[in-house]
Amino acid sequence: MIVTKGLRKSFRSKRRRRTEVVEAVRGVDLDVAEGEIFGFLGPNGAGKTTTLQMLATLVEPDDGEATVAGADLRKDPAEVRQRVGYVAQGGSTWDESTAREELVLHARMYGLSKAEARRRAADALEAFELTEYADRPCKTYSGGQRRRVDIALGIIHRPRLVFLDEPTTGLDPQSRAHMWEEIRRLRADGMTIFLTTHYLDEADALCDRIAIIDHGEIVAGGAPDQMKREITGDVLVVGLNGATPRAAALLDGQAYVRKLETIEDGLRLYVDDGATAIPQVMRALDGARLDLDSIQLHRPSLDDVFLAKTGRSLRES
Ligand SMILES: Nc1ncnc2c1ncn2[C@@H]1O[C@H](COP(=O)(O)OP(=O)(O)OP(=O)(O)O)[C@@H](O)[C@H]1O
Repeated sequence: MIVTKGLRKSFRSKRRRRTEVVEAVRGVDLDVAEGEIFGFLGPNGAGKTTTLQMLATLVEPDDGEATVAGADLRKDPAEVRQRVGYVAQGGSTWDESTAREELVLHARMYGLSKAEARRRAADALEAFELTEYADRPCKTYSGGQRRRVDIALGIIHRPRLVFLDEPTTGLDPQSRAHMWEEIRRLRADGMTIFLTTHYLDEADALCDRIAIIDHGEIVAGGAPDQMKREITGDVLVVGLNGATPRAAALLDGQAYVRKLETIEDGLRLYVDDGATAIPQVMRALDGARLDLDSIQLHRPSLDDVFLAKTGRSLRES
């Protein structure tokens, strides 16, 4: 559904009379299959929105190629635009008009007759469980209702592919869960969904496959479970009472520690087998009279994948 090769975009911005060049996207290769929920995960400023906007024809790439929904992005952006839906980060709902009015207007913009536009709007309101509020001004909606209107607007022309830029940012847990259900329903209806997120749990729970982007480059990609399995072994999080540097020096040399990271109040150790490493860690610390506060065994998470690929935690970046 989406294939890109070497997609690039730089921005020039003026700062204190000097022109700075920001390489927002530095050669992105993607392959998104039809019917999947594909997640684009990365920290703030990683290049997610810029990539999305290029694929949705809103920003012109400097270099690279892409086929989006069967059309050539560089040669035929107008055709791509017809075939895709795009829902921006902040959303677009107007305060005074109602959801029904907005939906009818959008459908009319895509060339539908008045009667057909009304039918589509009613269907969309029903599908997104918005009928109850449909004739109230958008300014009276909750955050979750607004986001659902935004998505209903973005797909009113029934595209095969929709881009959602951070669809759940700012929503409370209940509205997020509701939005996940809506996104799954769209996929069940045959749509391909490409979304950006910086929530690890969202990428993990919702997406069939993900790509992790950092500083404009893809650093890892695949199915979340498979990516976590690639980080073989276990993760031990060791809480230390102020003895972190000494414990780090001690444990770094141990054969069973594959990798070691310093975290707040302790260490994160990558080991082959947590069950056998725990007593060894305890013995080593005890022998050096270092105070152990806590020790926890974790299965690798997507954050560990990010950490292994970039040396930083996505939670902290
Ligand atoms: N129009 C622009 N002019 C100058 N720099 C820009 C412009 N748009 C984006 N950038 C820069 O490009 C980089 C990538 O930005 P982008 O918005 O794509 O990141 P993002 O991953 O979507 O971040 P976020 O999660 O915060 O939305 C950032 O350093 C950003 O400041």
